Amino acid sequence: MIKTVDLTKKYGESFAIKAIELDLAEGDLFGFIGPNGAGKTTTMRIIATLLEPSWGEAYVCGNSVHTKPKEIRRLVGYMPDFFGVYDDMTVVEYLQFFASAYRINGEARRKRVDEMLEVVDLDFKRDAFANTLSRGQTQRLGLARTLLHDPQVLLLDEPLSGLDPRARIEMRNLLRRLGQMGKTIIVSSHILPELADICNKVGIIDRGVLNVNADVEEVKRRVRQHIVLVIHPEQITDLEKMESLLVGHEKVQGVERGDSSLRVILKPGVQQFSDLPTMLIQNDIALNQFSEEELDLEAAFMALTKGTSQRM
Ligand SMILES: Nc1ncnc2c1ncn2[C@@H]1O[C@H](COP(=O)(O)OP(=O)(O)OP(=O)(O)O)[C@@H](O)[C@H]1O
Repeated sequence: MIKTVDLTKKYGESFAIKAIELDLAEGDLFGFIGPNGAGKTTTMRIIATLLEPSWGEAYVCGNSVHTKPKEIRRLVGYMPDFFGVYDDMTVVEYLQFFASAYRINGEARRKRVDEMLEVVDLDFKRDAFANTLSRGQTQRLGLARTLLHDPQVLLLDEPLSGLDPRARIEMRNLLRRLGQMGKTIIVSSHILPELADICNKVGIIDRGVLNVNADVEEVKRRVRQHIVLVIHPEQITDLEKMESLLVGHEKVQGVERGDSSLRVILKPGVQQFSDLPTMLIQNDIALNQFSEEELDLEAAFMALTKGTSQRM
């Protein structure tokens, strides 16, 4: 559905994106994660044929951005991170206006606009002026506009940014539904955890380079294989004794020593570990803290995919 090969954009001497390789199939929901200026918008604008690459290729359904831009525009719906709505138009008029631009007219237009209002759950605001909508509602209106010509591919630039928690949940559910409808979606964000549980693939881009390009389930499965414990003894002098008790234990794969604690990586599949604190206490070690390390999804993605030639 979407494929990029060595996709690169340079401004003067600096690279906005460098050799980006994506390969997304029908129904893929790809979370495109990176900080400000990382290159997400540049990549999406090139795929949407709104910007030319310096070199490299991007294909949508086999059509190259170089030779088949018109075909691609028919297949792609692009929602920029910020878009204006017209002050003097109601929600319905706004969508009708853009439907006309796609040459959807008459009864078909009325039907299509109603369907889209239904999909993004904005029917109750159909006669409100577009500029009176909340940020979340405005984003949903933008999405409805993007969906009007029934594109197979959606490129959504930061659709969750600026939303309050409830609007965020609604937008995430909407993205999930669109994925289930078989659309291929690229959705960008600064924050990995907010996308990781709705996407099936994740890419992490930084300074134009795609450092991670991974299958979410695969990463989560591999992360979940190892429980990591953090153990703080009351006496720092006990660290060495603790370490020697834990190294070589049948449930322990490895032990890392910190200044005042141990990080204990359990063997794959080990889920029960209540015997470990018991064993330490029986060996006269008083514990301040014994807890399971919180999963830092971002770090996990980075760690697990490092050195795996980008792909998992
Ligand atoms: N027209 C331009 N001229 C020069 N540099 C540009 C231009 N457009 C983008 N850049 C640079 O390219 C890099 C990538 O920008 P891009 O907008 O793709 O990042 P982004 O990941 O979408 O960030 P954000 O989340 O802030 O939108 C940035 O360093 C940016 O300054």
